[in-house]
Amino acid sequence: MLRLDALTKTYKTGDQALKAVTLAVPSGQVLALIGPSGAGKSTLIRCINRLVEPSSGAVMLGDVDLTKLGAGALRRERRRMGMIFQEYALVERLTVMENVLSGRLGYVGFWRSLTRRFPQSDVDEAFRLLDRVGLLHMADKRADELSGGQRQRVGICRALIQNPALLLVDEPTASLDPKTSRQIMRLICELCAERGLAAIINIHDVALAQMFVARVIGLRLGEVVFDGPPDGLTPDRLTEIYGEEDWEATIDALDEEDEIEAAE
Ligand SMILES: Nc1ncnc2c1ncn2[C@@H]1O[C@H](COP(=O)(O)OP(=O)(O)OP(=O)(O)O)[C@@H](O)[C@H]1O
Repeated sequence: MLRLDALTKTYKTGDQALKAVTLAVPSGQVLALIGPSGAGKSTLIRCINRLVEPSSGAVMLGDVDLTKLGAGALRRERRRMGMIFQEYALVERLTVMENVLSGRLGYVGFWRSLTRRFPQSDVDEAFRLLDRVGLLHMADKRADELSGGQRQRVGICRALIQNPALLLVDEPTASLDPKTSRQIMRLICELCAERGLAAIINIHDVALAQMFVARVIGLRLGEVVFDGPPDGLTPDRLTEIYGEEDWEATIDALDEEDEIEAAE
């Protein structure tokens, strides 16, 4: 459903963040994007929906090359891609419900969005989603009254109410404690499975990625250096992606995480 062909991004500063990345993501597949700081993970996610303009290459969403679209057509195609951010990107003074409904702004007309009058079907769907993520009782709370984990659940609902085919997820757990991080990753992966949604999750925590996804892409200096199942991430492969480090500790941590998982 998504195919990147020789996707390249060179910033004005001369930094080559992506070097001809070629990648296919089938419908419904959830993959984790790992790699050291500066590897190009955020750039890759943002080039897909053109929050960052690719320098060359193609981004095929189905049959449409997103890199070729003008502003109007791009806006329409972006509805098919929900984005979940590290810092949640909620409007603090709005309620949980209003934040979720803001995910529909790409669909409702300009005047309607200005007065925030959403169709009843959107409101019903927002309630359903909030119920699914365990936040129904918080619908009228202001976003700034929520914990980090609750905010991210609102961010997830806002992305899903767009009814996307693909989720682009940028460091969803970076600001969360380990237990909440696991809960959020589990929730994202469960929702993708329930809805047949594909997702690319940029995540710096290798153990967390390994726990929840079937495919991991390792980026290093803008190139894909690993593409395979999580159990293929041996210490040697991790060294290839991240450089020298004692990976046994991370792999042991994964075993411990499994035990915590079982206990939770
Ligand atoms: N706006 C920008 N202007 C210039 N260079 C940039 C810009 N954004 C990123 N870069 C450079 O592009 C490269 C890739 O950065 P990117 O943020 O995509 O990496 P990352 O893997 O997401 O890193 P992190 O895990 O630290 O967020 C880095 O060398 C970075 O310095």
